[in-house]
Amino acid sequence: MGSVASERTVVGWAARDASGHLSPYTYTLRKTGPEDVAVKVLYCGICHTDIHQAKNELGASKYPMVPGHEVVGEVVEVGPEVTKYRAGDVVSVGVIVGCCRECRPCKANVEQYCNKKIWSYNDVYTDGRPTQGGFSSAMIVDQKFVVKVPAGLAPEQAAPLLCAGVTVYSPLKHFGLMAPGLRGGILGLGGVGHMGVKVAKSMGHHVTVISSSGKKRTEAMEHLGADAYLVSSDADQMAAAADSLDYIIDTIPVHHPLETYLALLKLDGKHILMGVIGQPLSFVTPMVMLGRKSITGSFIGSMDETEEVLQFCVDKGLTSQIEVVKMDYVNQALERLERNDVRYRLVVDVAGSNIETPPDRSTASDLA
Ligand SMILES: NC(=O)C1=CN([C@@H]2O[C@H](COP(=O)(O)OP(=O)(O)OC[C@H]3O[C@@H](n4cnc5c(N)ncnc54)[C@H](OP(=O)(O)O)[C@@H]3O)[C@@H](O)[C@H]2O)C=CC1
Ligand SMILES: O=C/C=C/c1ccc(O)c(O)c1
Ligand SMILES: [Zn+2]
Ligand SMILES: [Zn+2]
Repeated sequence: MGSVASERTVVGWAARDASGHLSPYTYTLRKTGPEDVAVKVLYCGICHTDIHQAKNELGASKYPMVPGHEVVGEVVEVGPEVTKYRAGDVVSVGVIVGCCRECRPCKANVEQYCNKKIWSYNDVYTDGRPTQGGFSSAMIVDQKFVVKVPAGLAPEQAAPLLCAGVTVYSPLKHFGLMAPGLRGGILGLGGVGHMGVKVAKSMGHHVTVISSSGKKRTEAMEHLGADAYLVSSDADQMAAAADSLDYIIDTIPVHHPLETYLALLKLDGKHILMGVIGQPLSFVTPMVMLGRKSITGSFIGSMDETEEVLQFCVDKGLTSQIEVVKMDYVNQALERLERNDVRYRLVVDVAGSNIETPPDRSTASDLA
């Protein structure tokens, strides 16, 4: 790593096209600005959004693209106006790295809803450079978008909280769904869903997992602590659970009918959409009118909520269920995530993967 005065050459793993295949990519980072924090990446979680983006499923992907937005790293340098961080601190970075600071969402400290927010990758920074994410040896990030990892939280454990964790914490807080005794449904037991079970259980909720198969039943009930488990294709199970839930956190990443699930909600129940789905979802209006139900959505969480969820996990002794892999496994990892073969979050050990060391070309299979 260089000094404040110099640009840094780093290595990331980038997608080059909509195949989504990642391979080593060398690029430069901006100089550490007055309010910037230079972070050596230690770990980065793999979110389903990384697949949506790398494979251009949202239709706006730019290449080369270094994905990764559940980033935990070590501060190696700070700009002269940075007061909250210093070299050696373990910090984290999530989905956004910039906002306008002037609009209503920014003034209300919900900067994730700023129309001028800057995504941590597949976006353009204020200096005109492409932003690149956490599957990289280092990132330079404005201090506003850096959160300290509290003592008591292992860095690899913190990674899934930067997206999956705060994504479930934020709507539960915003919609007044933190009270003990509530009955919640977690639809889709993946990275976001398993954090949903854990966070909701820590709030004292009765939690029902609604899954596409029975394969995760034992783990959900015995290890994650869910209270009930429904297989969504089992009409009898679903009918028996009608009118029983205060909310559903819907994490399914593909098109799906809503009516099956709306029937599970009680009066005033909320169906909270999380999945990024490019096709219109449909439902008939009586499904929401008869029961005054709401269909809503939520996008990650604010910087304040990110700080809160990290501390919440320390206070509650809450851990994520992760599988740590090296960077040369990232393509297999993405394939496994796509075919629903992950229990429940893959985290790349970036610092332990020596990605700045050129691999032996005679044996490396991932050099495109
Ligand atoms: N709104 C936001 O701010 C955020 C949105 N996201 C989005 O949320 C979604 C989930 O992300 P993540 O948890 O990382 O993804 P995962 O792939 O880890 O989990 C998704 C889960 O949905 C279920 N599922 C997958 N495919 C299907 C299918 N074809 N039909 C029905 N169910 C399916 C599976 O659960 P099961 O086996 O139980 O059926 C799977 O484990 C993605 O679209 C992602 O982009 C992610 C983070 C933040
Ligand atoms: O994983 C985090 C990002 C989620 C996301 C939500 C909505 C949207 O349009 C995206 O492009 C990403
Ligand atoms: Zn994510
Ligand atoms: Zn703004």
